[in-house]
Amino acid sequence: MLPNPIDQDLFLLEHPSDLISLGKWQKTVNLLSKLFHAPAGFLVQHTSAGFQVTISSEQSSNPYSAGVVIESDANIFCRRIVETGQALYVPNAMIDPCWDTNPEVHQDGFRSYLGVPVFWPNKQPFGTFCVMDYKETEYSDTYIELIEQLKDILESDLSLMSLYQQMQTLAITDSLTAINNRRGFTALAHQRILLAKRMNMRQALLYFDIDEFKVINDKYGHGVGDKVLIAVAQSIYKAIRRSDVVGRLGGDEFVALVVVQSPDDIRQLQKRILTGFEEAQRQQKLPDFTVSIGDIEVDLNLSFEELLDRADHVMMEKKAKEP
Ligand SMILES: Nc1nc2c(ncn2[C@@H]2O[C@H](COP(=O)(O)OP(=O)(O)OP(=O)(O)O)[C@@H](O)[C@H]2O)c(=O)[nH]1
Repeated sequence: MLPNPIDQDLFLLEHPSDLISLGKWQKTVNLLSKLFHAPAGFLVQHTSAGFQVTISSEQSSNPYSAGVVIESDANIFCRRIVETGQALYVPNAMIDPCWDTNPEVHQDGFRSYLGVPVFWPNKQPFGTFCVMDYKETEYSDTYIELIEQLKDILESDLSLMSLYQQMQTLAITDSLTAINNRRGFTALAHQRILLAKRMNMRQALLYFDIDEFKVINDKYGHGVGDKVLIAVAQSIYKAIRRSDVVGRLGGDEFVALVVVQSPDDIRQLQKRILTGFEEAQRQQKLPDFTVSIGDIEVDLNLSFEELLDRADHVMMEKKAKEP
């Protein structure tokens, strides 16, 4: 329901993270080419958009600078590593016809390549860490160990970045229903309200509370109660637009902040949500449950807390009127 914390299909260079020091990575790539006496060293990222040089060793002999993108189907050395997930050492590409169509060999004049795969913490390929030389090479096993060691520095940064993003997502996510928790909802709702103000858009705030939820728990058990909470969260989530926001405030209380054109939109949305509850109840064989919904149009002169209070109040009034 929530977006993947890190979109591994985006180029890091274009979507940098504060947790990664590209300066440190630059030093690592420079060190790699220095230790190998190589004219060019790289960290390359692969995504569906192709291979991008993330870091390029700072040498005049290096023809590729950071940011260059090569198409995914080009017969370059890095592609072999990404496809096999294995290190690749080519001491002399001129004697192997499989590199005849490799532009690095035939346009740039490189002969030797040594590269290792770099992985994201979930074992998906990030790309490669490699050195290239214009002359034939004879690297010993020690050199191959060395490049693996240096690569660990890069992978541990990728791990740190993923872990931090996961923690950030956990802090704003309700673990049972996987929608925003109170903190996440509050942060996103504040942003959306400011945006609506700028764009002159109308918004509605809907407050949901399951009726006599305690009875469901007592009668059918906590596990069934949890399933009802998940069904309610998912039904609301499915009924709203991706640009709207939904959250669980706690217990059996949910909220949604939605963009609307007219009061009729609010009625239509409530209808869709109620139909969603009925469908979920039937399909998942849940006990009968009803939900009281309070709705208000967002008054931009009120604070966020005042808006929540008002919507809660409308919900309570509806609950009191129910038979
Ligand atoms: N299964 C389950 N129950 C929860 C969870 N969080 C809170 N509850 C229960 O939700 C119930 C909420 O009870 P009340 O606030 O009295 O609300 P209610 O029974 O729905 O009564 P009304 O709102 O007046 O209709 C309590 O019994 C809590 O124990 C949860 O994560 N899972």
